[in-house]
Amino acid sequence: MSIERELFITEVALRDGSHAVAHQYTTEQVTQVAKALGEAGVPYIEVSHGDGLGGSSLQYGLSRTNEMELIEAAVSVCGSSNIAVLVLPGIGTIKDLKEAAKLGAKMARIGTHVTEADVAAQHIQTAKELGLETVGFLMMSHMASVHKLVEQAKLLESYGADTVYMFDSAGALLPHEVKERIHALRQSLSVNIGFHAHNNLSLALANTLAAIEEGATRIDGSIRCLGAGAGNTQTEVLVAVLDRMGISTGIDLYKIMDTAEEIIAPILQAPQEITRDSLVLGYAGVYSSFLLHAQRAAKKFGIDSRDILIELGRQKVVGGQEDMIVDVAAELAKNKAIYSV
Ligand SMILES: C[C@H](O)CC(=O)C(=O)O
Ligand SMILES: [Mn+2]
Repeated sequence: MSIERELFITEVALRDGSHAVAHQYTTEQVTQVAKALGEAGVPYIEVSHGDGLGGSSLQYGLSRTNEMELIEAAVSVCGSSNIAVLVLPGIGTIKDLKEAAKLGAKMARIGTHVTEADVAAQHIQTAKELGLETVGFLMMSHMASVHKLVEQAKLLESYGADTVYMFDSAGALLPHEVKERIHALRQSLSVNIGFHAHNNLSLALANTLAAIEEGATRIDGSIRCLGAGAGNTQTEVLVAVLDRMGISTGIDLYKIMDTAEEIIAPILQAPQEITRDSLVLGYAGVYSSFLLHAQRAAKKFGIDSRDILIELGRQKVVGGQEDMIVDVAAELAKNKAIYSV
């Protein structure tokens, strides 16, 4: 029986949430979550290292469990849901993509920094050849003008992406900025438009509704806000709000609420709150996945993690430059030592 959906939600807790649990998911956890999400009727469930396939490394954080094992486990229990994988060209390879497809992944989500769409061409084309539904996405979208964003999105469309997403990776955009950007994308592209928010400024839901109002029909959510920084648009809340708005997602509200409460809450190392550090991510426009790296560096060098994040924002450091976090912390600690003499 096919389910009526006007809007398609991709649940990202098993990928974006990997950042929040320092990539420590076990096969048992992924199996339990993917099964429950499948039973709730979530159409797409993303499973990968937080930084995508191939992300397990000293630079990005070592995974506890091989992600292919997690993907295989999720595929085996997700029922009629589709497993999606995330790939950042330069980290994830074509070989990784092929392996995930072989294990039963049905969607590839291929992303680049907002000004670098051209590096996604080969990955998008391969995903299409593998018969995968293909999403192209642009990260850190607050860092580019509307004109630049549209130019880059058109490239993703020209490579064959079925859907183009705008990612507010830092949770830095305000609702009117989301509106303007999604409106421009809708005017300029023929493919589906998607939006991925972070809740660092407590605006994920407001921004998501602004995006939907302007024509986005693909939305990312993380159940119980289990995503990087303060998490993403909270899936179960989004489902409830859309239901009140008369927009069908095909997701069972009670089942998704139960999954959040009974399965996800016990996995969380701490409740997903807007802490002073996650607030600074949004305020300073810093990549949400830098949070734990910056907190570790702050501890190591005996400085305030907010100072590191503010400096990273000032220097416009982007995904892939995680090594800069320690450099910035060391420099701040050195200056602190000099000025305190
Ligand atoms: C690899 C990143 O964590 C992708 C993402 O979720 C974002 O940019 O936000
Ligand atoms: Mn994210």
